[in-house]
Amino acid sequence: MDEPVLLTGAGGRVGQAILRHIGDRFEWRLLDREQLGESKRPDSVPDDDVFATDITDEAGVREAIDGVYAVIHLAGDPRPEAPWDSVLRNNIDGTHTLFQAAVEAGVEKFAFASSNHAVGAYETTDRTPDLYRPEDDFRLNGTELPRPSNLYGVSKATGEILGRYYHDNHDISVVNVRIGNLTEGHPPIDYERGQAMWLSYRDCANLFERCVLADYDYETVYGISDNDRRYYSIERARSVLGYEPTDNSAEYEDEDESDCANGDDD
Ligand SMILES: NC(=O)C1=CN([C@@H]2O[C@H](COP(=O)(O)OP(=O)(O)OC[C@H]3O[C@@H](n4cnc5c(N)ncnc54)[C@H](O)[C@@H]3O)[C@@H](O)[C@H]2O)C=CC1
Ligand SMILES: O=C1O[C@H](COP(=O)(O)O)[C@@H](O)[C@H](O)[C@H]1O
Repeated sequence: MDEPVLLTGAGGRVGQAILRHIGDRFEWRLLDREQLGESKRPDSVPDDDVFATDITDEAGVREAIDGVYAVIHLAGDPRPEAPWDSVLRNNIDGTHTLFQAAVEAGVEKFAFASSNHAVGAYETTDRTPDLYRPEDDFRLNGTELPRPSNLYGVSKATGEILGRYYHDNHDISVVNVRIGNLTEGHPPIDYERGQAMWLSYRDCANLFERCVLADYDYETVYGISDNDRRYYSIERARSVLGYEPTDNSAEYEDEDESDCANGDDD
């Protein structure tokens, strides 16, 4: 695979986790509406491959995506409490613009950053907090229908459905990664839900690397580390994508906050 990979939202948390760990694996095109300073991009990426572009700018997106093999689409409003006007513009319209430009440019693979909030309403009061504990065997596996917990989750479920449409009608390979809780260095502290859906930086990078390299049609997988606490299955990510997580939030449970600060996942 010699053609570049387009990473949208490259300057954000997920984008930086990817670039920090697999910045040397691909030839990148980096897109973000904010300017990407030198510290936020691998040395190997020249200025010409960095695009300060809004994903709702059709012409700008077309320029960035020309000749690209795969897209990792992260750009958007990540706030669970984001208002409708923002998710409509940044997450739904922006994702539509990316998909449309991708099929017009002949892109082969599209990894979409979906979210736990697309299925947050499965966490009913009768299931929680047991759901977040290692002994509980309830699992979501990606075949269930979305049950969004907020309008942000609605926008992520909509992005997944846009992918279904573009896969079925234009034959582009699409994987929705329902990302859990990306936290650097250690799992969230005093937050069982976050520990159950922790995704370490290096596991995040491995998962999205596999999204570029693996062969698939239309898939929905969960993006969490190999946590003992979990209510998301990662079997599909392992079997279809070849995801090999390294981290487990349980390994940090006896550590105090200062030990966590020394965690080696960075
Ligand atoms: N961080 C997490 O734990 C999770 C993140 N996600 C998803 O992953 C993606 C990335 O999230 P984070 O890196 O945490 O967010 P972030 O806010 O750190 O990064 C998002 C990046 O996208 C850019 N961006 C936003 N709107 C844009 C637009 N209209 N055009 C161009 N660039 C735009 C921002 O400038 C920013 O650099 C989001 O789609 C989010 O919904 C999903 C689940 C969990
Ligand atoms: O989709 C997202 O989910 C994570 C985890 O959700 P939370 O409600 O447990 O914090 C969130 O941190 C992130 O900002 C968001 O994009």
